[in-house]
Amino acid sequence: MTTLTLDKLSVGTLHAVDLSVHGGDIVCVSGPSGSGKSRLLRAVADLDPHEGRVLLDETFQGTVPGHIWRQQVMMVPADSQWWFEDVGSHFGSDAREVPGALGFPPDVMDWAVNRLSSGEKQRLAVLRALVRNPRVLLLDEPTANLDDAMIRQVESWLLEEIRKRDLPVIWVAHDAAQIERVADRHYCIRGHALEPVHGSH
Ligand SMILES: Nc1ncnc2c1ncn2[C@@H]1O[C@H](COP(=O)(O)OP(=O)(O)OP(=O)(O)O)[C@@H](O)[C@H]1O
Repeated sequence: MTTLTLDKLSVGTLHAVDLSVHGGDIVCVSGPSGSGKSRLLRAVADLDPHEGRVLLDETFQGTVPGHIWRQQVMMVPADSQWWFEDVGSHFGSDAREVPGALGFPPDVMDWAVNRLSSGEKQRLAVLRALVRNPRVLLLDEPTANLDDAMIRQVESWLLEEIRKRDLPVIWVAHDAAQIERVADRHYCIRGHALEPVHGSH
């Protein structure tokens, strides 16, 4: 089982975050806009300068080249990036099967990226991250652009994948009801600290 460990991690105004996330565990992080949720994920993915240590089992982030680290510690940002013209080119040839829960017709891999709505992009970005078989998943508001029915559908699919793959997950979320549904533990950014939310563990 993989464990992600944050040891006195400081980034931006957030100070000395200690956190361990075991395989299959979902830690939700909430907090006011601008409090540093995305920056925290970016630091864990080695995309933002920070102090303190991040470990994947016994391996320190600092000992692994950034791009190799990010293949294992996969972040799905709120605003996903797409660089080829068609959807399918972003997926390997053996990973073109799209789960029904994501609500796409079978020809979605042939679609042009520039026709995708923000919600479609977001669902495909999560799928793209998972088919790369990461060891950790960092999700930045993965259902923010979806309607209620689709939120529930994507959530159940994600929960199943996370449990099946035994992935440690940090999931940035705003919606209290969603946090209640998906989180094993819930932390909130208050000022400079990441604090456990009472009753969540
Ligand atoms: N590279 C950077 N250098 C300096 N400040 C930054 C940098 N990146 C982000 N910030 C600032 O850090 C603060 C936290 O940004 P962040 O994107 O983490 O917020 P957030 O909690 O995810 O907010 P939201 O819920 O609005 O997405 C913001 O004030 C932002 O302007």
